[in-house]
Amino acid sequence: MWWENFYHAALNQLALFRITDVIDILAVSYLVYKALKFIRETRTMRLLKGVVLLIVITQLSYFFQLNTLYYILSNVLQLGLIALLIVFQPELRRVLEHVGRTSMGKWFNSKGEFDAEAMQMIREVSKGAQAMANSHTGALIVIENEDNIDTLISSGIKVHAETTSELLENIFVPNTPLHDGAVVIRDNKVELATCVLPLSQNPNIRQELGTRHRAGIGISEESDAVVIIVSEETGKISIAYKGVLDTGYHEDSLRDRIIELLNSSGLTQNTSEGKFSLKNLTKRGKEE
Ligand SMILES: Nc1ncnc2c1ncn2[C@@H]1O[C@H](COP(=O)(O)OP(=O)(O)OP(=O)(O)O)[C@@H](O)[C@H]1O
Repeated sequence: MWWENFYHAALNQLALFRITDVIDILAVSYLVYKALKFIRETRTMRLLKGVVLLIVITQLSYFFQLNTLYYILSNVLQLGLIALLIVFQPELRRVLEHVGRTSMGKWFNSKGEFDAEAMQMIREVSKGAQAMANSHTGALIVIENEDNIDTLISSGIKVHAETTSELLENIFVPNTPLHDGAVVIRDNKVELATCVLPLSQNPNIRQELGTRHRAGIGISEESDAVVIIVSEETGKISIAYKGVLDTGYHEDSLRDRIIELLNSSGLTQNTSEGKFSLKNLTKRGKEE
């Protein structure tokens, strides 16, 4: 009977199975998962489709013996591989930085608790954003997360000051020297102002959104920064994170959402020890 043969063959294979095979399978699964996640979260997706198409056409040209086409395409593929490494250097660096990261993440102290200074910074940002929304003052605030964004921004003026709602409101007063561009918050400080950010090239962004929102979405596509945008026109507060724009926040909901995003970015690299519920975090913040 065929199934008996199958059964014996399966048993024989199982007998050969070693613990190292399990480790091997788990390691490959993890790498495939990480690669797929990387492709989904970065601008690699569109490019990957192009590369797959190129490979298919190259193989077809080989199969049908279209020699000149095959010669050109196979050479393009070889050169393309080197070009890809250069074009995706920032993303690859990001991945390697993530691989080497073992700590709880920058938002947590040595006891694994969400940092009190970070909580204070988030409160000030939320308060400032609400005040600017009320007065229809346009603002763009980038909270640098685990990824260093130096290579993504240009022409920033160093501020390096305590983050307070008053300072943020002052920076974004129209027609003052620092109001144009984005503020970058690094290590809980207002580190830079007037930064120029990369504009998103996503064709699906709503037409009515201008360059402030596109710049906010742009930097969030290329890093894990949490970006707060206050619209001068509508007075609405939005958050851009990982290329997605969410609108309609108010001071409290903004604060909760920023905490949630920074908390979750820490958790992606950490054990469950670092897990705090949003409710607890917000409560802790109020009590401090
Ligand atoms: N690449 C960029 N990086 C940082 N800030 C930028 C960039 N491009 C534009 N901005 C900021 O956005 C402002 C222009 O905003 P614009 O009105 O075009 O955008 P918007 O998304 O419609 O915003 P709003 O709703 O506030 O009008 C500029 O004055 C500048 O401060």
